[in-house]
This record gives sequence, structure tokens and C-alpha cells, in this order.
Amino acid sequence: MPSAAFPSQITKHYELRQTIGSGGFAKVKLAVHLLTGEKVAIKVMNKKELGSDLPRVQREIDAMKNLSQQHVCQLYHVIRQMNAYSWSWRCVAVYAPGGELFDYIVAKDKLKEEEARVFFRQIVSAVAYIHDRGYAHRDLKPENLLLDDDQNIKLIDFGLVAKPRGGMAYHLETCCGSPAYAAPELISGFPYHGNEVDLWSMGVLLYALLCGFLPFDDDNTCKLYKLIQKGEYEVPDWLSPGSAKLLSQLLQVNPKRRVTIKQLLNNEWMMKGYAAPVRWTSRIKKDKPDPDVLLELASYYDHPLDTMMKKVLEWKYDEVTAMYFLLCMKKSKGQLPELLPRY
Ligand SMILES: COc1cc(O)cc(Nc2ccc(C(=O)Nc3ccccc3)c(OCCC[NH3+])c2)c1
Repeated sequence: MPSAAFPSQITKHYELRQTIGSGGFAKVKLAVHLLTGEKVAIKVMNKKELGSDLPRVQREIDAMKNLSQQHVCQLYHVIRQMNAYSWSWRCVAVYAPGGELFDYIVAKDKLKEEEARVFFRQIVSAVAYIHDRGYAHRDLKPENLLLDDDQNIKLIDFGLVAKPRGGMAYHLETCCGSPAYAAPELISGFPYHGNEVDLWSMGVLLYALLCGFLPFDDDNTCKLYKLIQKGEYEVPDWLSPGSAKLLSQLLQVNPKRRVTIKQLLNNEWMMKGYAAPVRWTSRIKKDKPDPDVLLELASYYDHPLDTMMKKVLEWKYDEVTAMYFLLCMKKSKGQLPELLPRY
């Protein structure tokens, strides 16, 4: 039980601020990393509230440890804390000051095609990356797409992610995600492929970006499911033919006729105004840590460079991993040498 005499791992490294999100079993708080002054998001999960959701936490943490890409929310630090009678988890990740894409769309009513394309290309980049790593998100929706301080997309909430043992070909049985974004095959209870389900959700997402409302919407879930299974939706007359065509390629009821993520990378609509296909490979090279950041870490921890390199490459998602990623963030903002000297 942490007390004043034995500060918790959290208060040792972070100053907690206000709550920025709360879901079923988890709460997300804004916090500041004391050493670098960088803002972070801390997801607090207590086993007591978790109950049957415990595997979901483990799945999310394991997935985030395996996913490092410019449009995927980066996990920094995982702290398991024993309190009174059970475990609690605190996970530290990127703070996205731009908030949810959902609120951005609501504030703007709907986006111009060019702006929707900027966001959608980044969403396709994130999904192509996680699919390539063998993960299906299964809960793609604007609430799970955040905007960082440069209005770049950060994909979050891997609690429903599926990494079928047999790769994507395995059918996923569990029914999950949010109804309005759920694919017909998922709500029909048929076995389905995770990646195909993600492509449908991206169709609903793109529709919401371009139109400002949902293609399938009904307060009655059963009626909503019937609408989705019919796959008929309104095409506003102000939608460009190119946008309408891409939506029809994504919102295909038959998953085998649905456009694939690889086809999306250089799809005609995606390429309009761009010279190159969507870049989806990660710009974060975990196997080659940044030399400037390593130097900063080595001097702070007073370790020889090669010892520091070995510690970083263990990727324990402890305070060293957090320091590494947060110093990378500072370097990207041109603020690297401002780290407090070690006393
Ligand atoms: C283990 O998985 C984690 C760990 C973690 O620490 C955070 C998250 N998910 C996140 C990450 C960041 C935010 C965030 O920055 N939100 C925000 C920022 C400004 C205004 C409003 C929200 C986050 O927000 C939670 C609500 C999003 N629907 C969650 C995952």
C-alpha cells in the first residue's frame, strides 16, 4: 500500500492532473512526467472493477508493446501496483492534446473532402501497420482516434484487439465493438476475418468524416443491425462521385467484395492531390535507438553508452523505456538538452 514514506511508482515519476477520459473499468488521467516535463496520459485500471475484463487489459498492454508507429498511440510505461487486496495497473502513454477526432468532426459539422483525406490517409497508415503486425483493432471509431499537437492521428484502445493465433485467416468468433461501426458479418454471428471487419468500420468512419452523420443509425439496436445487414445508406447529393465510389468499395456487405487495406494504399480517391501512396511502415526504429537520446540517457543514469543501449533494448516499459520515448518526443520538438542534470 503506497504511503507518504513509500511513494508509489506513479508519484515518483509523474504528477497526476485531471481525468480526460473514463470508460467501463478504466479511467484516463492527464499527467506530467517530472523529469522531462512532458505531458502523458495515464490509464488507471483496478482489478476489482476489471472483473472479467482482466484479459482485455492484458491484451491491450501486450498489443501496445508490439505496436510502435507514428499513428499508433505509443505505450511508455506499465506499472503494476499491489494495493490492499488486488492488483492495479497504471499504463502511461502518449497524451494527445487535440482530443478525439469525434469532437473535431462534431465541432466542424463535416469535413471538406481534402481534410477528410488527410485524416483518412493517416488512419489507413495506422490500420495497414497493425494488420501487417497481425492485429485487428475491431473497435475503429472516431472516439478511438485522437489528434496530437500537430493534428496527427493517434489510434488508441486496443482492448478489443484480436491477434488470432493462426494469423488473420482465423475466423474471430467474439462479437464486439460499437454497433454503428460493426460489420454485417460480425453482427450476424458468422465467423469473420478481423481485418475485413476493420475495413467496414473505416467505411463508416469515412462516411462520418465526409457527411457529419452515420450511414446506419437507429436508436433501436435490432433495427440498426437490420440496416447494416442490408447495407443501404443515403448518399448525399453534395458528395463527390470519387467519395461515393470509395464508400461503396468499403461498405460492401459481402466481406469478400470489400476493398482491402493494401488496395486502399494507392486507391484513386486516396491518391487525389498526392504523389505517393500511403506510407504505413513505422518511422520508429526500436531496434536502432536514437544516438542523441541514448547519450542523454547515459549521462543522466551515469552509465557507459553500450550499457545504456543494452538497457533501452530490453524494452521493459519501465522508467527507462518511458524516459527514452519522452526524450525522443523532446528531441522532435528541438528541446533535447534541457534534461535536469542528475545530482
Ligand atoms: C494501455 O492503453 C492505454 C494506456 C494509456 O495510458 C492511455 C491509453 N489511451 C489514451 C491515450 C491518450 C488519451 C488522450 O490523450 N485523451 C485526450 C486528450 C485530450 C483531450 C481529450 C482526451 C486518451 O484519452 C481517453 C479518452 C479517449 N476516448 C486515451 C491507452
